[in-house]
Amino acid sequence: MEDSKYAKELDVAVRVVHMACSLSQRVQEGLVSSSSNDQVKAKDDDSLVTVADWSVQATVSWMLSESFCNQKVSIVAEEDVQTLSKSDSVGLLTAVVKTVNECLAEAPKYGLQGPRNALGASEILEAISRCNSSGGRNGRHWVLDPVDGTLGFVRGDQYAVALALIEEGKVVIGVLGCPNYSTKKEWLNHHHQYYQSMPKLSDTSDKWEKGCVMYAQRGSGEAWMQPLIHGDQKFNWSDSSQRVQVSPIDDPALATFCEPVEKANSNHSFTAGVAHSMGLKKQPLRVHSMVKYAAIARGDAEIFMKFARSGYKEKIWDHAAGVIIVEEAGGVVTDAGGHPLDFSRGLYLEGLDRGIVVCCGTTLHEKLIGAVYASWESSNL
Ligand SMILES: Nc1ncnc2c1ncn2[C@@H]1O[C@H](COP(=O)(O)OS(=O)(=O)O)[C@@H](OP(=O)(O)O)[C@H]1O
Ligand SMILES: [Mg+2]
Ligand SMILES: [Mg+2]
Ligand SMILES: [Mg+2]
Repeated sequence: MEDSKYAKELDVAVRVVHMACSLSQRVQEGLVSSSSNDQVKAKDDDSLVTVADWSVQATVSWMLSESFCNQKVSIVAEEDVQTLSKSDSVGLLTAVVKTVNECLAEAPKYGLQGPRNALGASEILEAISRCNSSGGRNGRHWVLDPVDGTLGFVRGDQYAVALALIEEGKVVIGVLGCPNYSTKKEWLNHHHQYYQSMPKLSDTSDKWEKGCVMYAQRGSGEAWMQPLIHGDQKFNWSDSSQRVQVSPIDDPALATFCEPVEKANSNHSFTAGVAHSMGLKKQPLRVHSMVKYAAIARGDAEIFMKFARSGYKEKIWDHAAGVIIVEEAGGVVTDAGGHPLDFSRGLYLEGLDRGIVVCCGTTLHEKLIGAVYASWESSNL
């Protein structure tokens, strides 16, 4: 990895996301193979949270604090300890403590140093609740979505671990772990339930590449992908980074667009109208999580649209890592008015005009913005 202003930050972020991917893969395997759902809870807003969400948040928080202990580490992240601290959550907390310690014990494999002794429940709760920064335009803030696409995660489907660094309101580093998105393109098409039909990692000794970690630094003009490591393999920078770039396609008839799986998260009928109006011919690829950004950055799809219901405020952790990776891979990310997303205003993408549009290039982007403009008046959004 080349020397740069953020060399250490990127180094730690990539290693820690690899660790988090390994942790979440283990939890997902357990979830999918067991019939009980005692590792999954509903939050007050009815969205799901699992042992993996808290465990990844605790692990990343602890590792960042240890690695940058000379600085005050500010972390904005999705989860808090509210549900985990309830009296009926003792079993959950026990599972989180075990999962985090198993993961931290593997830190040396990733070239990082774990704790000398296993962490106790109170240290783990502290690591989770420390991620309570509200970001903003001044200084440095890490931004973490420990499990993005929790619904995909519990369904045994696609999800992502997303870590970004914001400095003075701009995203400067993005790292996206996609444990079920192979470095080989064809796996994206096997979404929904494909996970169960795959061989277990332990069944295969060859380098079967099931997932990837992608990363980019602001202004480098480069985005990179690495396979996850398995078994006794050790993380090694020089082993395996592969450069990724967006698709060269600029003809709407040949373009694939992706969008959230759930209608509740994005208006499928509006995007179908936009797609028709700009001449997209293919069926939408519905994929959970920021894997959609990964697909654009890798050239596996050309367009991603998300139009949430009016009043919903997009959170920075759902986009920061994906946006920088797509941009450095050559793509364009804006709101529906063509403006860049603003990561400087706290937890939310304040001022977002209607929805988010991501394209592999400016030709498709201009057509898409035009189609949104034309379709908006006739929609009920
Ligand atoms: N009502 C509503 N509208 C829009 N967006 C919402 C909404 N509720 C939640 N979220 C956020 O969507 C994140 C999941 O996005 P996905 O693209 O994975 O959605 S989907 O599961 O494919 O439908 C999801 O991220 P995670 O909570 O990390 O899974 C949420 O932050
Ligand atoms: Mg999310
Ligand atoms: Mg999440
Ligand atoms: Mg969530």
